[in-house]
Amino acid sequence: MNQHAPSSDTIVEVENLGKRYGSLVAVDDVSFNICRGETFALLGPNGAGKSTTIEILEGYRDRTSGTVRVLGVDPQKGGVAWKAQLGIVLQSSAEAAQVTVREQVEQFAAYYDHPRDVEEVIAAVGLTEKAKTRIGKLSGGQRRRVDVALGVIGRPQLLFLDEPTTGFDPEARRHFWELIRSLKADGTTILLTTHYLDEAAQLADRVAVIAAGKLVEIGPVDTIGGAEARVPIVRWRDHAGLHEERTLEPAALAARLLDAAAGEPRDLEIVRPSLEDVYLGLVGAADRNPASARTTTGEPAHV
Ligand SMILES: Nc1ncnc2c1ncn2[C@@H]1O[C@H](COP(=O)(O)OP(=O)(O)OP(=O)(O)O)[C@@H](O)[C@H]1O
Repeated sequence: MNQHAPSSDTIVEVENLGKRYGSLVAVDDVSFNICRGETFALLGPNGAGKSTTIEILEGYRDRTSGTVRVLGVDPQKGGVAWKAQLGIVLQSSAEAAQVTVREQVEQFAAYYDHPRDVEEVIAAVGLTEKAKTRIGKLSGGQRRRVDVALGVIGRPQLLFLDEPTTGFDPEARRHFWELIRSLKADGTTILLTTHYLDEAAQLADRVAVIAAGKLVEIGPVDTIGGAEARVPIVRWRDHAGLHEERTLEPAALAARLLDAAAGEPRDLEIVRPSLEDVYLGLVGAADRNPASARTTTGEPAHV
């Protein structure tokens, strides 16, 4: 496993984190660090424990065990000044439906000493045309963009994005990626959860995969899962049917197929396993391994 040792540039330190809801162990002995300026993605199936972990880091939820430091502070003891350095985009937020987009962003900007420019932030999330529209009249994807605007208006050092682009159309998702890249270029550290693996591949420096509350793997986007999981696949068709071969020399195999077919081989493709392929392999392996199954304590369920 690839893990950075804590240093002065470590913004988030999580050591042996555990969280139980009654008898359900939602987060089980999870450890990771996030460095200043990094974009870190927490990936995992529904119910894996991602939101619980994020909410503990944000100070919204108490942990059952382990040590957590966010910007050097235990989130259970973080005060207003600490919270003002965080930007938070929750999975769903209850915004005031009666106020306009601009009013809502202005209201949030007033909470901070050095907020970003309101019009610039509204433009960055693609809502300039809707700035005077009441939030209650926006579509689901547009409301999500308001959430993102509220998360970044305070110029946070650390930005939490919990499934930020759910409900976005493909074009809006690409605009959002640009926004995240510009925040990263400004030095913002970002903790992201997403079910869109292409989003994690586009944005993250490192990813951690959790399944059933346990950390399965952690590492840089382009090496997580190990070299074996990333060997290219060559597929082609001939008179005998569809063939598939994994090889480190896909071009050489394609050249041999070209020779043998005395022409263009049918349906030839060379596929490099994507982050999604690697992720599905890791989560599938965790499912098959009984040691990784979610623990229950046997105590009665109460929350
Ligand atoms: N307040 C709660 N009370 C009891 N159980 C909870 C509570 N919140 C979450 N859980 C349970 O804890 C586990 C982890 O949930 P969590 O929301 O952290 O998962 P997640 O990885 O964020 O999932 P998703 O991808 O669906 O958002 C789930 O089994 C969930 O049912």
